[in-house]
Amino acid sequence: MSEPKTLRVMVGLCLDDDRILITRRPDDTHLALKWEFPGGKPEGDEDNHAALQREFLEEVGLTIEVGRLFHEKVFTYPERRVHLFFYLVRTPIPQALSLRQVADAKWVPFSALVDEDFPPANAELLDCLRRDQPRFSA
Ligand SMILES: Nc1nc2c([nH]c(=O)n2[C@@H]2O[C@H](COP(=O)(O)OP(=O)(O)OP(=O)(O)O)[C@@H](O)[C@H]2O)c(=O)[nH]1
Repeated sequence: MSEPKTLRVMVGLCLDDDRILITRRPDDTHLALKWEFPGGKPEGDEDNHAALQREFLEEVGLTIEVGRLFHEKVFTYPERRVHLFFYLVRTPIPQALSLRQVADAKWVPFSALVDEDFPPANAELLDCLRRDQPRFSA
C-alpha cells in the first residue's frame, strides 16, 4: 500500500502573558470537537508565515505577528499524515476575537492546558509547553 501524503500544517501558539489561545474544531471534520491551536494548510505558493497570518484572520479574526518556530511534529492518523509546525505568535495590539470556521475559542492559562481534550499529535508539544512556558520572540 502507498504511504499517505504528508500534509504540512502551520499552527500558531498565540501568547498573552501566561495565557494561550485555543480553538475547537467543528463537529463535521476530522478530529471533531477536539481543542487545538489555530492554523491550517498553506494555500497555493504561500510561505509558512503568510499561511499562519491568513488562518488566524479567517478563524479568529486576529492580525498576528509570527515569531520563532517552537516545535515540529510528524504524526500519522489512520486517515492522514501531518507535519505540524508550531510557531510562537502574538497580537501586536489587543483585538477582539471574531470566530469563523471554528466551534469555539478561548484564552486559557498554561496551567489549565492539561484539562482540555487535544488531538494525540499535540501530546509532545503539550509536554514541552509544560516544561518550558515560552515567551514570544522573533
Ligand atoms: N490547526 C491545527 N491542526 C492540527 C493541530 N493538531 C493536529 O493534529 N492538527 C491536524 O492538522 C490538520 C489541519 O488541517 P486543516 O485544519 O487545514 O484542515 P481540516 O482537517 O480542518 O480540513 P481538510 O479536510 O480540508 O483537511 C488536521 O488534520 C488537524 O487534525 C493543531 O493543534 N492545530
